[in-house]
Amino acid sequence: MEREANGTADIIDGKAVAAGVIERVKGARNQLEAETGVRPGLAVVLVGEDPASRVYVRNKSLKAEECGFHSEQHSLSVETSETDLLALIQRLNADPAVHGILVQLPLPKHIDEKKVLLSVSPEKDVDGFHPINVGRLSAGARDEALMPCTPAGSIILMKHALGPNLSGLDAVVIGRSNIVGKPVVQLLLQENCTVTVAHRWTRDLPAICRRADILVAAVGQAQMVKGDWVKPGSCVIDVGINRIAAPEKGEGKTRIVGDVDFDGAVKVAGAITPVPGGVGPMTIALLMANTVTAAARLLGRPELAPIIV
Ligand SMILES: Nc1nc2c(c(=O)[nH]1)N[C@@H](CN(C=O)c1ccc(C(=O)N[C@@H](CCC(=O)O)C(=O)O)cc1)CN2
Repeated sequence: MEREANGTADIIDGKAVAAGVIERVKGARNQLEAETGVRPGLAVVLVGEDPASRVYVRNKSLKAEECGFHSEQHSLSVETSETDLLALIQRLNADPAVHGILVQLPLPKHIDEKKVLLSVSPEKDVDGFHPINVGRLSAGARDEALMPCTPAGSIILMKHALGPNLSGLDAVVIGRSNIVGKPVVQLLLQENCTVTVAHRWTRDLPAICRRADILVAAVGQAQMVKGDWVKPGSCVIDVGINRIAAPEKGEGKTRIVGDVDFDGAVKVAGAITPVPGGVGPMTIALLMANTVTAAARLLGRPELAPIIV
């Protein structure tokens, strides 16, 4: 790592990088339609009324429309049975107008999440959560895998800050979830980083974090990573989205913060993602990229699919 700490990190603008990804997606979509006559199609499935999930799903559908995709939103009641949800997914798997299927998480407790994720056709699994895509990613089969959106978006932001070659850098990932931590580890390994995975049982976490040229916080605990855990000049990617009380905005008001104490870390890091406006916008942009990739592959034109990570 050659960067030096100079007292204020570069703030990585996730919205701007995501906008660049969307422009590339639109270009690929135009080419795909010109050559095959088919528009990519995305089906987003929401079960229940979780307010945050409703916002995410709406934003995904709006972005799909902006990209010129065929866009379907299936909003099901919280009482929907697992059988009915699986039947809908089977219909979407068989629908030639749908190239990408996404089931918004979390699902209500009475539905078996693993069973549902397993039922999505791996070729339409634009979340990259199906075990077949997890296996393809682990095996480095990038041409066949659909990569999970938040991890892929995080790697793009790192390269934006550090340049395209991450080889040899020490990366520490805090968190080992199937959705973020583990796939980020796989992607960092493919970038030739030396990767340490930290979790709730890890001893002396601050000391381990201080070794990191790239520090990824994906642990779901508001502002847990303090400024003195950060190696001077390093790149900090904050995947956390935590809602906390914000009495300064008025009684009962809340605001969103990441897993990193931004005000402390920004003084030490070389580059850092903010929350909001960092990794979050990349999640939706990469979903659009996966949809056009899935469509191109299903239409037998994989060369038109941009693998952008
Ligand atoms: N099927 C999936 N479910 C969930 C995923 C996922 O990738 N696939 N990830 C999260 C939620 N999520 C997308 O679904 C998501 C979260 C946050 C953002 C985002 O842009 N956040 C903004 C802040 C938003 C706010 O103010 O509330 C930001 O960070 O700037 C996009 C998508 C769980 N479920």
